[in-house]
Amino acid sequence: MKRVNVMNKHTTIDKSTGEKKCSCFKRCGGCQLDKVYAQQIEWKQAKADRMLSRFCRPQQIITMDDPYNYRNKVQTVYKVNSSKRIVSGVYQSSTHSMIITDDCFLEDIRAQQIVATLKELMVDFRILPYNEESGQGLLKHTLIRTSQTTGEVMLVLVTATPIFPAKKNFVKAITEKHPYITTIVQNVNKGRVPLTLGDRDIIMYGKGYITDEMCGCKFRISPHSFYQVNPEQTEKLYSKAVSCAELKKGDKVIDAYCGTGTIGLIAAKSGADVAGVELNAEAVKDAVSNAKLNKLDNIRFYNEDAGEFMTKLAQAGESCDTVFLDPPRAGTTEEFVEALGKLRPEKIVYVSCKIETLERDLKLLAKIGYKAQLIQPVDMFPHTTGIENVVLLKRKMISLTPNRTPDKKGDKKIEPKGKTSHR
Ligand SMILES: C[S@@+](CC[C@H](N)C(=O)[O-])C[C@H]1O[C@@H](n2cnc3c(N)ncnc32)[C@H](O)[C@@H]1O
Repeated sequence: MKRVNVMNKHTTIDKSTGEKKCSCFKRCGGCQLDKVYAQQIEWKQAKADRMLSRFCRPQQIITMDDPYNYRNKVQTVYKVNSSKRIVSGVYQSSTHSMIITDDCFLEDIRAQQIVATLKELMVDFRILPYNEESGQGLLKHTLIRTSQTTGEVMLVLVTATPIFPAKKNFVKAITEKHPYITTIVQNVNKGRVPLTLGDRDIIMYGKGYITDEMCGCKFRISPHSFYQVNPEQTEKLYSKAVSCAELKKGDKVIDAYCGTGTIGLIAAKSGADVAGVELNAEAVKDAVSNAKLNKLDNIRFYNEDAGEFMTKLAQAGESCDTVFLDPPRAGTTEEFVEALGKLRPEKIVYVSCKIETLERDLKLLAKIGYKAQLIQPVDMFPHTTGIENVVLLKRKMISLTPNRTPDKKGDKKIEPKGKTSHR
């Protein structure tokens, strides 16, 4: 292996528009929109309007001021090239084929600086990138997570075996060069699937996690936790989600698909009584620590399937005022919606990262009597086709006897007809 660090630059500035252009576009698959940012926004707004207007007219999409280098989670793969130099890059979408690049314009700059140093240190410490075909080599990939608010940075070295040569000296060398690295974790992944993490973490330096601050709360992020990748836009998204619910002290709230508890913790700050439910046990551990970190004792977490959890609540005759749900791209399930129909919360706030599944689920929610009152698209992933949406839905009031006094708060009132929403 040669020690020369050759930088593979692919980002240029388009002279006619002044915006960044990447020569890896199409080959890489990380970006899908090769247009100037204003045109990307037009394209996304038109898609949101086309797909969601029948439920409620979407608001103007919330854009980013500087739509570059926003990714706080950077995964990098390495190999030895034909000139015996270590090169780094990303896997082409859905393949094991590597695109060599050092300056992806979506990634955090500090992460790119660390990767450049890592390639030099791999030569000095004789660490070979793992070769999938031969099964030889140590380093499978690196995962770097950064916080813009606290400045903390975590480096995760994903290795094929637990042995790491000259560990202490390696840590010393990389932290001297990048003092902003606050923790280093070795993750041992013996499996063959690339870009996944194994079960075993060995803390080499620091606490083994980083802390980020958002919407006035602190969040602990471990190597395995889900955390939104665009912090600037996440702050806008979650602020909108929680503020549109207009929570009151003592409201009973469910945060379904809660991850590390982000939305639920922001909701708990308003005094609501929150239950978070999440399938990933590691994320639940982080959520519990996050509640302690924020000194909130009006929130608890359940490590369960969200649909099963809701069904059990409905069967036990429980009730709640507001349900937040932020499911994965596949959207929610019929079981979840059926349980919602029985729990009958007054408000539902749906945070969606895939507009196609959101459209499908809004139809299901309409069938059980929920009408969208507000749809707020947010551009969480500039240069990709993804559109995040916050949707506030309210239960339609059912009138059995027109002049009857409502039995309980907000129940059985006449719903005004012919209402339209405006942007
Ligand atoms: C889009 S993320 C939202 C996470 C959270 N709101 C946050 O920002 O950290 C979706 C979450 O749903 C979880 N999940 C996936 N399937 C689930 C299920 N069936 N029941 C509960 N949680 C699930 C995932 O582990 C992931 O944490």
